[in-house]
Amino acid sequence: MIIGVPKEIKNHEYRVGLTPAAAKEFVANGHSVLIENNAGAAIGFYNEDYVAAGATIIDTPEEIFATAEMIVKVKEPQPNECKMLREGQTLYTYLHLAPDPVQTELLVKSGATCIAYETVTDNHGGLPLLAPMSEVAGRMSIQAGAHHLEKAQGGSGTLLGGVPGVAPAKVVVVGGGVVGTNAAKMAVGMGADVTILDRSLPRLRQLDDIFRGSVKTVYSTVDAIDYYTAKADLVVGAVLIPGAAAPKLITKEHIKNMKPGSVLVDVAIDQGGCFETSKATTHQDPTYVIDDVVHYCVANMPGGVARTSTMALNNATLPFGLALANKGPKKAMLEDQHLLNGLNVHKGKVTYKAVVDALGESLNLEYMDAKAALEI
Ligand SMILES: NC(=O)C1=CN([C@@H]2O[C@H](COP(=O)(O)OP(=O)(O)OC[C@H]3O[C@@H](n4cnc5c(N)ncnc54)[C@H](O)[C@@H]3O)[C@@H](O)[C@H]2O)C=CC1
Ligand SMILES: CC(=O)C(=O)O
Ligand SMILES: [Mg+2]
Repeated sequence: MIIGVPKEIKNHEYRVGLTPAAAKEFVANGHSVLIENNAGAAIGFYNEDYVAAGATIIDTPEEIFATAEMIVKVKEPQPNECKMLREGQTLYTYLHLAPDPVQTELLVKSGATCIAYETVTDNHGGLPLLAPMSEVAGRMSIQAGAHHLEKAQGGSGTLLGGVPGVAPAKVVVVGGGVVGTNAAKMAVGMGADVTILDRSLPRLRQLDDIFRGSVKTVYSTVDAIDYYTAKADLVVGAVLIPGAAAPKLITKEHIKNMKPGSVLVDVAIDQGGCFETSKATTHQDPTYVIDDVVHYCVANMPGGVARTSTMALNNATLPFGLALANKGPKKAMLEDQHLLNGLNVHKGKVTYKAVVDALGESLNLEYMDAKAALEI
């Protein structure tokens, strides 16, 4: 199979779909790998590293999209990339379609087979291709939050860990999954006073065991959100309903009741965000202020530590990517329900129910079961 890796074009996005090591695995399995000129150069993966791995350097994204049978990316395709996709071609990347009608419509129009990293599943009820980036974003959320609590960044001037004689900052993490756990680890490490809210009692039990008393766990209700957000210095939004638009758990009223100079980091922004006041921001201009509350809503946080993130992402995407290339997409998905769960769009049909639930009416989409769609 011919695998194509275009350079990422989102704002300050320096990750790349394949590392040289991953490219070498595809080549070792008998595939051709095309890498766009300098696709990984910003993070120390140079053209010569890819050439040494057996890949070919290609000058333009147009040539890559025209030639490759499978496009491997990191972020969702931008409109000009969507327009280069075609039927019979596979796209393997993050998509986050539920909050993105423009992209959904363009992918449906393209006819391409579009597999979303974030909806591939595993045997333990997890999302193995989302998890590495959730680990990164969760850890970064506390760095970002601590930074924006500084006075010069618009924050209240509060040090996360406090000092002897001064109480630490209160960090509230809404959603105790992968992002939430990694955020809590960093916040605890910095000495903050950490509370995790989740609506899954089994998950709260696990967190209680992991943190052994160093965080408080609270069952997530409207009342709990009212109480904890009003007291917080930093709130991290980390909820997820897989593939669906994030629930708006923190409302405009909550924001009004928060302390001036407190900070919100909405990691769930890639699924539309879990604060009512959230709108996606970029690494270049990451924050804005509403009612004296600093909002950080960067939709590609791991792009900020692109070298670590690219390696972590490739560790997870490589086995499924090789299966797609070695068996062909249809056979690979039919033989692996977890990979099939990643299929969101195929030959103009939307095959992921939560996307149709979010956008079906406005875009006039019909849901088709993934297995049935693969037969058309
Ligand atoms: N902005 C960025 O750069 C990145 C964003 N993300 C996003 O972060 C979000 C979280 O991802 P993960 O931690 O991997 O998901 P996860 O599935 O591991 O955890 C989500 C948690 O939210 C909880 N939850 C669901 N509804 C809730 C509610 N109403 N109240 C309280 N808790 C609730 C679930 O029980 C679960 O424990 C996702 O939207 C993901 O796409 C992930 C990586 C990077
Ligand atoms: C998961 C995601 O949106 C990211 O890594 O950018
Ligand atoms: Mg206020």
